[in-house]
Amino acid sequence: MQIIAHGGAGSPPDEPADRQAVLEEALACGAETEDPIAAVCAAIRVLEVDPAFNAGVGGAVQSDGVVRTDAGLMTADGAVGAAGAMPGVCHAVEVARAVMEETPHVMLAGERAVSFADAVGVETGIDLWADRTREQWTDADPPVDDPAAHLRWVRERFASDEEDPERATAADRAVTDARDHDTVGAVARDGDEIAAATSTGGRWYALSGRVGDVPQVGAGFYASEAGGASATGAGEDIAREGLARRAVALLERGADAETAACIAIEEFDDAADGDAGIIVVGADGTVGEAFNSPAMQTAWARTE
Ligand SMILES: NC(=O)C[C@H](N)C(=O)O
Repeated sequence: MQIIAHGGAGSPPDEPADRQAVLEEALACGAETEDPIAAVCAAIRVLEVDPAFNAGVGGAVQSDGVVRTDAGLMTADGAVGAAGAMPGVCHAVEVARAVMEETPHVMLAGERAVSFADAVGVETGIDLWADRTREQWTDADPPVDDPAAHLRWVRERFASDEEDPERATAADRAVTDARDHDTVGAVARDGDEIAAATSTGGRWYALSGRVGDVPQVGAGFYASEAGGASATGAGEDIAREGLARRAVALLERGADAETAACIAIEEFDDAADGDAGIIVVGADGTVGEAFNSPAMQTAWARTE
């Protein structure tokens, strides 16, 4: 089996060695399992409990001060499940898996997704706040509890430097840079079986209830008989560009995984303002990664 995992596209992390060790541990857990679905879920579960990553515990906080998780999972035979906007759910990837395996649907969201998680035995009611999220939230000067105030606050934080040149200070840039980091994903292949999954707390400072690319099929994750891909970065841009589908379409046209990842990110970079990264595994056994952000940590393993 081959398995690759990422810890999000963004600026270089403060503790790269620690994060890399967790990614390697996640891979080791994935590699011990019996098939690609179990492998990507096992790897992602390790990352979801580690507060250094923006998934599960340590997820990004939305404008109402709530961490909501999203995830998606797809396999080579077209089976797919996703879940979004779930407060108190650490293992979002397991909810996505249950949607895929237990329901006739592709995606569940919000409080009913949380009830579903509970019904299928995924733990709910978890405190997803980590120390670092608490500090960052306090510094963010949260809005008062009024929809118009939330919208104003979010617009200010998502304004580009061109839209609002006054905001282009180092501190504001730090706020902007903190928005898109640390989502996690994994892709695994064993013979003809392929699975791709992504899990996140979303983007920092997003409007409460926002759902990004991660649980959208073809945006944050995709798989077909040709291979699988997991994306990370500016979710609105990734969704618009269908980034994961784009990479797998390149595999379908005969590209190896590295070429597919590089071309997909090149095309994304031409079309969008945001940063993104992608990991790709081809049915031919090739593995690739590419990103247009300053950094993206990955780990890769092959077992016989
Ligand atoms: N860090 C990330 O990759 C964020 C994720 N793509 C989202 O927009 O929800």
